[in-house]
Amino acid sequence: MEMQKKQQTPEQDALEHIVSCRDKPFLEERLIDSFKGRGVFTQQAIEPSTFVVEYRGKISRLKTRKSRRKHEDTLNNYLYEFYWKGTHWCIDASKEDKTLGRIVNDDHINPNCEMKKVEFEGTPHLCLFALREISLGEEITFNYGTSSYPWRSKLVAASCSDEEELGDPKSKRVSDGNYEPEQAALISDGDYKPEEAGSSSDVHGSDNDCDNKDTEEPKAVHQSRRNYCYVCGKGMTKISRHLVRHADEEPDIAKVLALPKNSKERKMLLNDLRNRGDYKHNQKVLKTNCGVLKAKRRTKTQTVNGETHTHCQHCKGFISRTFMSSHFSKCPNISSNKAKIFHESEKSSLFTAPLSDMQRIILGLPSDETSFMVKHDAVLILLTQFLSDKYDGCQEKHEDIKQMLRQMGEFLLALHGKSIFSFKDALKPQNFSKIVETVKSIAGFNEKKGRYKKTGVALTLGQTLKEIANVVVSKAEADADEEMVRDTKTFIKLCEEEWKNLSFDKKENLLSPPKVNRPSTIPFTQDVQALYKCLETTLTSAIDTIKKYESPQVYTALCRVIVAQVVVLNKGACEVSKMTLESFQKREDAAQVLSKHFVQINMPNKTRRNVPVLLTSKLVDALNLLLSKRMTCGVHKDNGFVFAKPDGSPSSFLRGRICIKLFINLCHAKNPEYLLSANFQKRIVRVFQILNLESDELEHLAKLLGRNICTEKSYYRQPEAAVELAKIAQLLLAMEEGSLERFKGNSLNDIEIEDILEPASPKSDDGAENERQGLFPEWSETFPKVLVLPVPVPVYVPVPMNMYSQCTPQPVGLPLPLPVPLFLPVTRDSAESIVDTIQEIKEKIPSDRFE
Ligand SMILES: C[S@@+](CC[C@H](N)C(=O)[O-])C[C@H]1O[C@@H](n2cnc3c(N)ncnc32)[C@H](O)[C@@H]1O
Repeated sequence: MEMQKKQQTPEQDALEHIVSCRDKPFLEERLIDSFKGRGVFTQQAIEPSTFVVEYRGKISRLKTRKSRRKHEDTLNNYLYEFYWKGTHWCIDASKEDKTLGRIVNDDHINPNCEMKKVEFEGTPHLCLFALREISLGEEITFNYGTSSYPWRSKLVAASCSDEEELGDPKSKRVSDGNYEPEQAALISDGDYKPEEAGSSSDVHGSDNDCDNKDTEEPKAVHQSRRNYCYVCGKGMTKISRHLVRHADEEPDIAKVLALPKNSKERKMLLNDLRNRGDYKHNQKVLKTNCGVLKAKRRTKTQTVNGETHTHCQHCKGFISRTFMSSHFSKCPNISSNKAKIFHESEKSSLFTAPLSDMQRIILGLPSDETSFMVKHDAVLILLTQFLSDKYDGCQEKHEDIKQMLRQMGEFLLALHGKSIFSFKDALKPQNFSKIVETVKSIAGFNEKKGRYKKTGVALTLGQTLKEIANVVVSKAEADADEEMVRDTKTFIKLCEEEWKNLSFDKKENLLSPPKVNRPSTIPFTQDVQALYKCLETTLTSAIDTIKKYESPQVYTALCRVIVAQVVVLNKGACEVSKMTLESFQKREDAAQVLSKHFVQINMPNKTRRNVPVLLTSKLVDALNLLLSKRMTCGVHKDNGFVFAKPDGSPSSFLRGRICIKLFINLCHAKNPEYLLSANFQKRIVRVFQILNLESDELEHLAKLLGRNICTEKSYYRQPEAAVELAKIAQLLLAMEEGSLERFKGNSLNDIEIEDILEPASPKSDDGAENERQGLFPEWSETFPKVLVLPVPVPVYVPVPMNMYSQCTPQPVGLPLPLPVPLFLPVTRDSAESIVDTIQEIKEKIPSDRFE
């Protein structure tokens, strides 16, 4: 039975799924028959009132009005028309997008779900909620409305015998389609009673309590009686009999079945297969927090959950933590001494060591499937130990270590598909080809072109694998395990060979420019506008939502959009993400208010220098709202980061580059990959700064540029303004790079916009650098300067004291009449040339421009 997460209402659950755009993992699409088509089925029982699935699609507001009497919600041909707050809306789900809500079928007699509207970010979302308990294997249905749908008239014709084909008595109801028997069999939930009844199991494992009643344990105990099939995922009371069905498709099963009945080997291998299925099932339950866990040993009293139990990394059985040590001594899969070095290290590090940095890192990982992989892999534990020793007492490194561990946890999860379940196995030379295949799939290797889409990811993975192998070699050397030393050293050599080729690919990429069509400047600028609009609307609605619902999900949605907004206004996503409460609160004390619209915050970076972060006043308000909801939404009281996650951890924070990536993918940009590229980030920052200027400020900027351009702020959000926006951004960039000379004597009209964006710099072309440093690379060789261009000159350049003598003219405070609030964080080299070029611009602007 699906359990609601603690304290989470069905509506909050719906919001969480709306935000993440995901369907519940236990729902699946199945073909029913040629008449009804596909439908959605649950692989797990669902409690009444639970949120089940969202009907997603393209939403639009319709202008047509119907009489009040006809204000009825109806679904026709994937178009769901409905009324919300007095307005007529339509969700068009005709696009095949793999989401499940759109293929839920109609049942007007005994539907198990009802459609409700959930408001998120100012728009209605259609969500199905369970009307009653929905049994495992049942089809999800709801009432489409009162129209005379053609299939409803066929009801009477449906025969009862068709019903029997459905297999699951709980899902039986009046059939509403012309079922074809062999297709109808596809939707059987798999508990094939005739075959199971009265049969005895091949395996008499301690946990395999056969029970013909086929019922789950009482709720209080929360443990499953069934074993789960690793092939189809079904829960069965007699798994060994069930596996016979898959013998043709699964060589592992065929191999076991060929062994003599009751032989020791057969029992052991069957036990492995059973554990494999239970492990897969448990991972799903732990990930989704829905469903019942299957423990290796059932107890009448003990509750089974992720805290009381853990998987043995050797046999994959779900074992009580209390009995883990004694399990190790008899686990059939721990046979050699080689395995024991890991098991010893696991025992000592996980169960007996005093609270150390290493344990703090491990305990600080969020509780999800990825972290689960990390926590239960002996090699990753060893790596954590190594890294925490290496950075002894250096708390700032903890987040980086956690990130690396999670990347490796995800890698391990991906390896499961290749039957590798631990790093111990992953580092075996015979598995090296599987490692390379997995890296290729994660980093998007294009076989035809023979190159990676994400070279940086491939390089990072290769580098980390090598580091892990080195740690293992040291440990094995200390333990005098020669075989392990030899194997792992071979693995390192293979890595070097493989990744040497990768750097060669990288060079090839740089030498031969990519043949793909490159975007012209205008579409790129339009994409930036699209991103701007997306962030603006999301921020507004996230603010509205958090005022209504205070939940960790809604808090995260608001936090995510704020951090993304701050990142696009500034360079250096990594720095921005780590903004502290202290630096945010000090913004006024430090007299950093630079204009009525922008606020500067000084944040110390790695070298303890202050890095300016610009915020609009709207963002400051949003941040204040966010901060006021920290406690109620689950942020740890000691978490000092402004963008703290509501996960109860004192040191977690949302990462700017991940958040911005999300919005880039959401904003319907034509070329999202270019927005993601480090090569264009300067342009993004400039365009965003322009878009955030108020009309009067834009006017000053226009004057400065010698052109009476349209200065309505909203104008720049329109696609037509893309040309001007691109030109202004280009001028500002040229100014910053000291190459403004080439525009001398030209008005804005005369400036030619390059059709093609500048070629990528070698550093960022293939994204390798970008990937390693984050989406927006660190602002490494910059120093904290903010240049305010006043109209007219002179120039105000606040720089650290020791730099004053290098600036001409020296800072003189804000001059009259008004500063143009355009803040150009500049590099050391370009500071002086900017000052010169401003002088040139000034000479170019006719004096009558200044009223
Ligand atoms: C939103 S779609 C549902 C998914 C659809 N079954 C599919 O395979 O894509 C609606 C269509 O499904 C079919 N349908 C829905 N409920 C049905 C039912 N109870 N019996 C027969 N067909 C049904 C009708 O063809 C209807 O136009």
